Amino acid sequence: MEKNPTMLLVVAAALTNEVGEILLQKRPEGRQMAGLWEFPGGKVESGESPESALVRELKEELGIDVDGQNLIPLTFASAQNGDRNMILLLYRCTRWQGEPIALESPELCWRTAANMHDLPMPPADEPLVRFLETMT
Ligand SMILES: Nc1nc2c([nH]c(=O)n2[C@@H]2O[C@H](COP(=O)(O)OP(=O)(O)OP(=O)(O)O)[C@@H](O)[C@H]2O)c(=O)[nH]1
Repeated sequence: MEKNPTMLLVVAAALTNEVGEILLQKRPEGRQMAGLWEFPGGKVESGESPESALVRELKEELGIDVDGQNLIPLTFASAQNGDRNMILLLYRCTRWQGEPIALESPELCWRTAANMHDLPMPPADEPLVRFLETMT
């Protein structure tokens, strides 16, 4: 990242249950893109691998324990985020320990990809949802 300080790396998870629904969380008030529904995750911090960042974010946001080996790379999005170029890496995860709880978000919901279109989501997520739809 040092060679390109304008690049923002974000990781997110498509946590998928037994019936193929994916967990989304609402962004809290007072934050950028408040009220939009997103895949749990966040920014990769300095010195972190993408997978360890996502394991950390899932613990912080949902209280679940995920083994990095159970994060399967799915697809990515490339979009402008403020004045930075964002790359968002999306992983599939079907195995975790604990029940997801909204620790940092006002609300969680489970949706199939086909049923995400009626939820307001960040623009960067649109191609991710379309990709997920092709997998169901
Ligand atoms: N987690 C997540 N972030 C997304 C998605 N789509 C998308 O554009 N983003 C953007 O990616 C960035 C993620 O940063 P964040 O604010 O959630 O990161 P963070 O948890 O590390 O928070 P912090 O910066 O307050 O420490 C935000 O600008 C967010 O709007 C998504 O589906 N999931």
